[in-house]
Amino acid sequence: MEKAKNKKKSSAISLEQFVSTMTPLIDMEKEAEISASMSSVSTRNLDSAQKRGSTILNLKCVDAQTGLMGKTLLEFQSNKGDVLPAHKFGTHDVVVLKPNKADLGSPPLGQGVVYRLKDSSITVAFDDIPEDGLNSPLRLEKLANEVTYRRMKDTLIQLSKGVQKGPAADLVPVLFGERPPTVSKKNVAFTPFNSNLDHSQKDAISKALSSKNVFLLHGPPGTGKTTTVVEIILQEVKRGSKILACAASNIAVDNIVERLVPHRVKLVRVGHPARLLPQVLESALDAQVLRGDNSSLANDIRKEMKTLNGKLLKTKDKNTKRDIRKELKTLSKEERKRQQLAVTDVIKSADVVLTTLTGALSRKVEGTSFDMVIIDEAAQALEIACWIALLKGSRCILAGDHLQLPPTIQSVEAEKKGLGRTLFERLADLYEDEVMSMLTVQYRMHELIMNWSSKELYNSKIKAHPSVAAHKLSDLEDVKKSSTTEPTLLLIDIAGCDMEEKKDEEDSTLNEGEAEVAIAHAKRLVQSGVRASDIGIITPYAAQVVVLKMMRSKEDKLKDLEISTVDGFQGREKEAIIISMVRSNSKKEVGFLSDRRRMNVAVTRARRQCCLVCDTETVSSDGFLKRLIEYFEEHAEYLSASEYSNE
Ligand SMILES: Nc1ncnc2c1ncn2[C@@H]1O[C@H](COP(=O)(O)OP(=O)(O)OP(=O)(O)O)[C@@H](O)[C@H]1O
Repeated sequence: MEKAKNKKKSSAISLEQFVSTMTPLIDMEKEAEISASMSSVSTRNLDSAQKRGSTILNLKCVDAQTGLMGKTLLEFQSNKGDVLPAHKFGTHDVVVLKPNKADLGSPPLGQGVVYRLKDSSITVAFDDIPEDGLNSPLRLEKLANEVTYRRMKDTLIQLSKGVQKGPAADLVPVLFGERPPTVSKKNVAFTPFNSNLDHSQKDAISKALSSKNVFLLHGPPGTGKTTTVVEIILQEVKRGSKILACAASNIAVDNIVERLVPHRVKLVRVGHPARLLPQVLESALDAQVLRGDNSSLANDIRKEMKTLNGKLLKTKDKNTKRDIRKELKTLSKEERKRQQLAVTDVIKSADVVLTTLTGALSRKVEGTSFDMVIIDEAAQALEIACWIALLKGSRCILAGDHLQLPPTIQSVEAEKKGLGRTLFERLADLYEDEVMSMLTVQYRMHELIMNWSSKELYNSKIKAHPSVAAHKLSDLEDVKKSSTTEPTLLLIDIAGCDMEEKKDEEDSTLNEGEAEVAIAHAKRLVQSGVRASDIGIITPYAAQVVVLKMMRSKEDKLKDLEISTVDGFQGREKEAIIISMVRSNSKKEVGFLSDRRRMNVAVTRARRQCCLVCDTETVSSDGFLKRLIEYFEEHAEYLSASEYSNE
């Protein structure tokens, strides 16, 4: 008991401490992002910017489409070859379009949001189509996302000023350990909308419904965290609550939208249409605004203004001109008012407003308060980002798993100083089981894949649901039983096979020999009938992703095989996962492989087969990884990489 109290003390942080620690860290992180983007003064020339991935040179515009709620989608391909050069652009990034040879600081032809990314093309959504210059060679530059930082800074300022009067006035002291969390006396009974919920999900939902300020839903891999979040939202709506549902990423928000839509909840998704999944566009704020009465009134006003503008150009009489200008001014005011009303109408009438955490500070939701704020993937969000949403509600539910990877931090120093410590983790330490419930039935992995993770990270509390506990690759349609498809766990050892790691120009580690083995195993799986799209190769190192992708491009049958960093694959799953661990050196250095959260994410992406490719001698130098290898040695099919040579 005493120990628990001490622990509480050490993990408690006051609001003042939080604000003063985080303010400089946010600046550091912003600087780090800016220096990785084109806005950096250190970017002296375009070629070096392309090498660093912050610009893509020599593009041609191959397609233009309109549609996405008034946006124009332009698709670009490289003038130089089939595949775009290596770059660091991601979907949803803000980019500017310029003539290929324009000076570094020159004005752009347009600014937009990356809508779609393929190996061979990039599609960007622009508000206005650039009028000229699309027929000449072009380049795209990635911008630092300054809005996010501004919003986080604004939130820190708001916190520092005190929030005694805001909707979160009673929540803030609980989240900073000044007041204990409370629950309503009775155990809340509910009739589930989803009749398949398991006992741990029902138990968690009941606790969430009875929490008066904060509840943590701890969802280990594949345990139906989002399923549970959706049920909580439905139950809360039934009780008359107005809810703000958020996540750090757009995809996680859309995931919830998709699952709520069939229940006919009154909901609205706030966000730039280019950042939303096509299947949720109907729920988008922009789409609902366009359908509203105020919006058609605004449209009529715009038409009237157009006619007046025409008259203004024709008329020569000064007095008439003055009268028209006056009328235009009034109409313009009215048009803006109608537009705003159209937005307010939609937000007001919605029971659930869904947006990313930073989107919660958009002007569109300004002034709206909520009975409950739900944050999914909360263990992958910066604490400050969570506060953007939290300040709008009086109760909160955070869903996540602090034993998987935390948010990515660019600034090494800010990370060291605690920017990456999440609110979820902090509250889990502060209040432990008092406010937290863990889901314990998982619906993804074969038991053997799950057991290692359950024992190492979740006190052996996770059970595999019978529907997945013994499933194998060969149970899938068209998959043959073979020595490649039968094992659930495989360990391919590259020790002693002359496959030493190397560094690339950016100092990221790669291992070509190991990549060949991983690709060879993927080929064997495909030969046994496993669809390439059901296989994923994941690796901790970005340079290894590039090597693997190059090898994939030579194998037509592997076109649909997914290759990603482990960090980039969090939240996803595949029937078969091949993990390329890369490290192989005489010093036995393992770098950030030793972060148990990273290996936890890696292994638990696999549904029916997990194949570990590694140098067992190197990686066993770390205690945690040694236990992983021992687990595989005991339960996996063991093969030497030499058996894959020349394939
Ligand atoms: N009670 C249940 N009965 C049957 N299937 C379930 C149940 N709960 C969840 N599932 C299934 O398990 C899978 C994972 O669920 P969900 O997407 O909610 O998980 P998650 O925990 O959010 O995932 P992640 O591991 O990515 O965080 C889904 O296919 C879902 O349909």
